[in-house]
Amino acid sequence: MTHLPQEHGPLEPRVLQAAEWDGWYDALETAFGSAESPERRAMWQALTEVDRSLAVWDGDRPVGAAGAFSFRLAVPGGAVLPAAGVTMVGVLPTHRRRGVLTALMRRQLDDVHERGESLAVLTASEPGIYGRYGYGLASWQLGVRIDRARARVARPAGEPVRLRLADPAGSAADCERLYAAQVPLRPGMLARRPGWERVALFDPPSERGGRAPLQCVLAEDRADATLLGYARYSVGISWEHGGPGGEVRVREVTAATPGARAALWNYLLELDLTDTVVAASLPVDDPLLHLVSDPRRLRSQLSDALFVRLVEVGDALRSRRYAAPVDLVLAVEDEFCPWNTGRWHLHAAGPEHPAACEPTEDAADLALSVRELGAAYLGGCTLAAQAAAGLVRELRPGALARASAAFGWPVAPWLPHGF
Ligand SMILES: CC(=O)SCCNC(=O)CCNC(=O)[C@H](O)C(C)(C)COP(=O)(O)OP(=O)(O)OC[C@H]1O[C@@H](n2cnc3c(N)ncnc32)[C@H](O)[C@@H]1OP(=O)(O)O
Repeated sequence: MTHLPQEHGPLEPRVLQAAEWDGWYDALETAFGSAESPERRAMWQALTEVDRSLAVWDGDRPVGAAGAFSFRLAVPGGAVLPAAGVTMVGVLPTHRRRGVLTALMRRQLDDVHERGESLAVLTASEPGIYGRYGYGLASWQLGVRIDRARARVARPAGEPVRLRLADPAGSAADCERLYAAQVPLRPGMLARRPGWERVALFDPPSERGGRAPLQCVLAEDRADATLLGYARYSVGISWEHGGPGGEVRVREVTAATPGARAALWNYLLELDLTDTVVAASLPVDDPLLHLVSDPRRLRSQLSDALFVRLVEVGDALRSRRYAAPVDLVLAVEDEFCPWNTGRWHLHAAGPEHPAACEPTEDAADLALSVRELGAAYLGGCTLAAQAAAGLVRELRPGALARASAAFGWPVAPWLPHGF
């Protein structure tokens, strides 16, 4: 067991009690140097899975925190797997660099393993923190800040859809059904747990900063009114410089057809009195890159998104599909979860077929740590690129190219919302 210095006592994370939530969350706010609105705090309290929330105590004071959500995550091939969504991690500034986080991660990954979840995922406040615990950076995202005057999206030919403004809450059930149908199609997407639609709709007046309320525009089939897509966004207009200067903030664009997608982006880029359209997170292969007249005017910025940790390597590798036939032995090193260390024989006949993955004593073709495997798992970060960075070693000529092609996927992974 790790220990705090003498005056602090032993470092034993324990599961939170519901009545302790306020003090626990206060500690998190102090750790993050932030103070949330009462509405946001209430939302996170309602969504907290108390039985998966851990705290380290110094006397009666929580000094370290870590939580998890019971998510389901889409992986290459369309399976949507149980995954622990690691969240609400923080240690009070007075108690840092003494191993509190490491003790929390130890307990949490043991709990995740015991529950039988083969994956844990997170987004990092600082990407340097989690590699030591076996998390690899598996997906990226594009933020865009579109100069509306210079970038256009044409209306879809034949006008296959009709746009209709709808009450965001009133239309939520239909929109969530459409979202759910999209989840298996893109690795990295999270099935929305019951209650999580409130994150998508969260819009308290206290957090609007003078902007108009959240809007929802539906794209419906012109013939039979089937819902084909929707966009949630808000507008803020400023008259400060002698004329209108508005910003459209896009929260979500979900579309089941190319026509719906084009119609929604055309709408968002044509809103009067605005000059900038901002979207904080799009997939790196978002069709918008091809729809827009001048992609340079997207002023896109790449940033890290989802980190993936394979908690049970064999189960995780069996549970996804592979883009090309693969028959390889991987020598995996996992210091933090040693049950994964060893050689694994991965075998799959291509994307149409389930994979097999079992421990083996055969000679290895590739050597890598669980972190690189996590980075490659969703198909968005190639093993070849990681080998070029010196992180993956090819032990049999040709194995790297074959493995890299098999672990890739035609659709880039993307995390649709934070947690
Ligand atoms: C999923 C999420 O919720 S992400 C949010 C993470 N939380 C925050 O960023 C809030 C502000 N920061 C904090 O609360 C703390 O500094 C934490 C949680 C990041 C680290 O907690 P600590 O208890 O200080 O970490 P701990 O002492 O266990 O350190 C373990 C290792 O991580 C390293 N480390 C700790 N913080 C960082 C960091 N921000 N960047 C890089 N390395 C770090 C330590 O140096 C140590 O390295 P070592 O094993 O080589 O000695």
